[in-house]
Amino acid sequence: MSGNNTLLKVILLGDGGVGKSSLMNRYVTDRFDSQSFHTIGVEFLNRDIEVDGRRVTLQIWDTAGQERFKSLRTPFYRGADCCLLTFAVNDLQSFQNLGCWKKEFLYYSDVKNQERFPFVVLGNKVDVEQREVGEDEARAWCEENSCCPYFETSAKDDTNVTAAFEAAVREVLAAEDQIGHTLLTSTIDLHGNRKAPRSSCC
Ligand SMILES: Nc1nc2c(ncn2[C@@H]2O[C@H](COP(=O)(O)OP(=O)(O)OP(=O)(O)O)[C@@H](O)[C@H]2O)c(=O)[nH]1
Repeated sequence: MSGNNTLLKVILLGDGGVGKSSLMNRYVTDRFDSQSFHTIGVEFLNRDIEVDGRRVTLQIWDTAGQERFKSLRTPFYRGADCCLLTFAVNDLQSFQNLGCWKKEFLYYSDVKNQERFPFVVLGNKVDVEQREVGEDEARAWCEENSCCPYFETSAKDDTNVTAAFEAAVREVLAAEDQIGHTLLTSTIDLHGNRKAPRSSCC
């Protein structure tokens, strides 16, 4: 697939070690590395997909979750079309930090319509036996914080990984259909033309 694909930028945020790099690598390369190293700054990978008849190049940005890399990751929030807030179901602290990640994203991004911006929440590592966060608790947080849909994923077992990224695409396309590019996204085509002007809100 190439040519007239719509380019969508999605960004993975969440505490260090929750599995952001592993989710991206599982989705794009179908591999899992049990010895994955911490990300320094940001990395991105592209994958061309077709969702509901729309051809999309999904550009997935994986950020460093460790606090010491904050200044390296935040410049890359601008232009994101969707934010995937990620925690690990065996790490309560990573779940409790979701609100901070949402705030950090909205502060450093150039999102115009903060009420309607699409967030997807991923509770990763559902393959582990010892959970610290229940599914109902996670779903309740998502409802209260307007961050839906919620997916329980495992990068290790490839559970719900494709479903989660495709849901992110659907959320962006649905939001754009409802309120239009100019109010929400930075969507550009692959010939390099930005379809909507953006301005900073921070
Ligand atoms: N059991 C299990 N382990 C996982 C899963 N996803 C990632 N891991 C492991 O968790 C550790 C951290 O994974 P990463 O993908 O590097 O985490 P990250 O969120 O990118 O971390 P930072 O780069 O520090 O922000 C690695 O040892 C992975 O192998 C999963 O779904 N299940």
